[in-house]
Amino acid sequence: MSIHTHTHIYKLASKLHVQSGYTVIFFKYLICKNTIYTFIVPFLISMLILCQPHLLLVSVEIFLQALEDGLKRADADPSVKAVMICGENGKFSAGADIKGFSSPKRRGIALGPIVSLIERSEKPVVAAIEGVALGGGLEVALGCHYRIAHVKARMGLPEVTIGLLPGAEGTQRLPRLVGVPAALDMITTGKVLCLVIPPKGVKICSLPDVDALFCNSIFLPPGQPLGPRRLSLKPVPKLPNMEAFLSEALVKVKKQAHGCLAPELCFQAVKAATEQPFADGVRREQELFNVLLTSGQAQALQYAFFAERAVQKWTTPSGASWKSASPQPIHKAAVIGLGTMGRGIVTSLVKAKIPVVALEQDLEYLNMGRKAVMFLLEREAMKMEQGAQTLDFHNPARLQFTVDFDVLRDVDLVIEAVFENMALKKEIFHKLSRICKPGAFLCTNTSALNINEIASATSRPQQVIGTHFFSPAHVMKLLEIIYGHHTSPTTIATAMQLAKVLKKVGVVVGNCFGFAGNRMMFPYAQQAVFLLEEGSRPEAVDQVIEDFGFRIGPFRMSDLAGLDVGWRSRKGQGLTGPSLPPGTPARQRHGHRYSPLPDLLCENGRFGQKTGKGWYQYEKAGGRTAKPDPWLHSFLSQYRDTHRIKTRFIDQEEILERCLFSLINEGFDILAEGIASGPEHLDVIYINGYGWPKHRGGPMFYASTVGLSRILAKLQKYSEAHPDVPGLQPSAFLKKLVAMGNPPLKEWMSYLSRPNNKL
Ligand SMILES: CCCCCCCCCCCCC[C@H](O)CC(=O)SCCNC(=O)CCNC(=O)[C@H](O)C(C)(C)COP(=O)(O)OP(=O)(O)OC[C@H]1O[C@@H](n2cnc3c(N)ncnc32)[C@H](O)[C@@H]1OP(=O)(O)O
Ligand SMILES: NC(=O)c1ccc[n+]([C@@H]2O[C@H](COP(=O)([O-])OP(=O)(O)OC[C@H]3O[C@@H](n4cnc5c(N)ncnc54)[C@H](O)[C@@H]3O)[C@@H](O)[C@H]2O)c1
Repeated sequence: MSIHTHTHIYKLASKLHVQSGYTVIFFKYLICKNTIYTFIVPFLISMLILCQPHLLLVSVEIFLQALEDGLKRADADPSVKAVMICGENGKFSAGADIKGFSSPKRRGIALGPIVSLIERSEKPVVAAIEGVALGGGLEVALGCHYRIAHVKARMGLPEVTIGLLPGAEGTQRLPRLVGVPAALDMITTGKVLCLVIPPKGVKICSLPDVDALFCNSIFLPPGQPLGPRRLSLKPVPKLPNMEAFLSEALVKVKKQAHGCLAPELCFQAVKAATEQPFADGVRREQELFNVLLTSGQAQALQYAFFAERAVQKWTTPSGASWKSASPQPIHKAAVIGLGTMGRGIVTSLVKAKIPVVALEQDLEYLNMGRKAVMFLLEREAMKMEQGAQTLDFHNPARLQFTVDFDVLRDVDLVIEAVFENMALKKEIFHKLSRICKPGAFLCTNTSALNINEIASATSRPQQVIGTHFFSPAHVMKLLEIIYGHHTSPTTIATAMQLAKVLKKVGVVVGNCFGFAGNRMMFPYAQQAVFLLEEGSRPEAVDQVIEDFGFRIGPFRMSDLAGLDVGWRSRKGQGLTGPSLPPGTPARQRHGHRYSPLPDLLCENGRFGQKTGKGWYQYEKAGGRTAKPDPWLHSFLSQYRDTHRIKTRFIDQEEILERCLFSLINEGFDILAEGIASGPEHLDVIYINGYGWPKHRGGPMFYASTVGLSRILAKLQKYSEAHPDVPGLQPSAFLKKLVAMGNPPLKEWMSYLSRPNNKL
């Protein structure tokens, strides 16, 4: 007997590979990590093959119908003893096709009844899981009477991450299988369980092929009733303190949701399983599913899912793209400067198992840097121990500390993370260009400086690129990749590949002051400070932004990052400090409004958390709990008096609009200049690097949901009130899109006559 192509569930599926190394398990035990049984008792079965080889092109309706028909045929055919459902191409199923999920056409298509049909089958149905079983795919498996999984299978209900809940009865079956705590954890977080190393007790079958596994297995002992295998008939396992457990869990879920609806509704659905019979629980699941489907957050999160994948397919205005450029392998890297950023970057590289040379300017800095890196790596190693992975960072072949540039001769790639100072960066790049082997790539972690000017200090500008990490560099997912005038496609491809290896999201952008992310951040931060001048307080502004869903408001963020960082940069730009021409008006630079408030705080030694005082006060230097500071409030009053600024009450709407619409406005300029190749790029940058709430889809997606005409009208209103603030003057591109009748976001770029790259 041979196994042919079986039911295909979503396009990632195909023939289950016939190979040894299968683990026979009950899914229940897989999750609980308890005993796992293998059953090897001779018993012959014949199988019905649910054949649907080309489902890639088959609509959901046809697929569901095929599954239903197949099951009915199996039940009716006396020669069929059992049914097996498996996937194609080594994948069981990635669940429902998310594309166009929320469209009215797709509503009403139900997977739940099919799962029930599977469960009701009079013949045993086995899910053979290989690769991924996610979302609807896992729900199908939950409807089966038995589940077996390959040792490397990954399983989860990630619907929450796309703004939904498992809508095919999964919220009712999973708690019955694995208990409420494990089900809640999986369903409210969307975490995917991996079995990289089989848990204790797992026996790996060394059977020659999967046919034999089924033929010999005792899944299907003759005459054994299927009733006990039907999850819908099982009670949800009781907890001694269910009510207390659920209230505590709800508090946790809400705290982590930051305004995202899906986790809480997932919770409600699982709670229903603990309170109601199966059928009522399923009805509740459907109600909650529909609320989410039409909430707008689901669309935003699904947009973000595809945006993250779309940016991997990078292009530049000159025609270079991911299609034609191949990355070079990076066998060894170097990091120069082990300050805030360098130490995180080294940690990231070591975690990715890339050997690193870490270089500092002198032994004192080197020792400080080494300690900091070791501290981070020890912590990471502790976290990773659960996955039984080890970081071999005490091995000098893996991580070497030095002050000697000559050690960099054989590295394939260097990441410079020294002070934000052009002269210093040029000096370093000149040296690197002389010392490093000809093929080596030279990357800079500058947050804003001109990549072309840095590249000009080398004899290989085609291999120079910006790799802008975000703090803390071993944690934050974004890597902004900035190509210069001469950067080659191979260099871009190599930086993108590096992002992937480091498990980061790489986004390719053009070169301008602040690139895409920081450039959009400047007007936002500026508005936040102007609002203080006009009568608001840091805690009021932060509250509005955090209620919107940001993890942290602009003032708390500024205290965390250190006010001195921006102060140094403004001094460098001649906006404050000794190089400011005498007679410059306190609140004006180059004819535009300027607020010296952040500079004044720095002059008072208030650098934020590191000094225990900034926009807030902290329990001590290095403290983390921000408290409103009466000193700052009276300082603001004095400041307003000195500058004769009339104070007024500023409502939440104005705070939100001035901060966010100015940021979005800059985004439109960035698109018009060809610095980013699409709005998705800016959204991915903001979600992964700046804490923009994902359930709002990123700033440009958010703009499209607010409506471009509204954004334009509000910017016009605010710029009339503040004509000296360029960040509030509506972008010409925004105006054009409004004039063209508000086209959908995916069409925006087609309204730019031609890519206008500033490089
Ligand atoms: C048995 C299923 C029956 C389907 C019937 C549907 C009836 C509808 C009834 C609704 C009832 C609710 C059912 C259920 O509760 C709802 C769901 O199932 S929602 C979907 C849940 N699944 C996910 O969220 C999985 C998302 N995908 C991933 O996590 C990853 O893509 C992956 C599967 C782990 C693979 O990761 P990688 O190997 O890194 O590859 P990529 O991520 O780059 O993906 C490759 C390629 O595939 C596209 N893609 C992946 N998953 C989906 C998807 N679910 N829908 C649409 N497209 C998907 C991805 O965009 C990439 O595309 P490319 O960029 O190459 O164009
Ligand atoms: N701090 C952030 O949040 C952040 C975020 C993104 C990008 N950046 C950028 O990263 C770079 C580094 O910033 P940081 O915050 O880590 O700075 P930092 O001041 O914390 O560290 C800089 C390090 O560079 C070292 N250094 C200086 N000259 C050197 C030389 N000649 N050779 C070797 N090492 C030298 C210093 O000793 C110091 O340890 C800057 O360009 C900054 O703009 C910073």
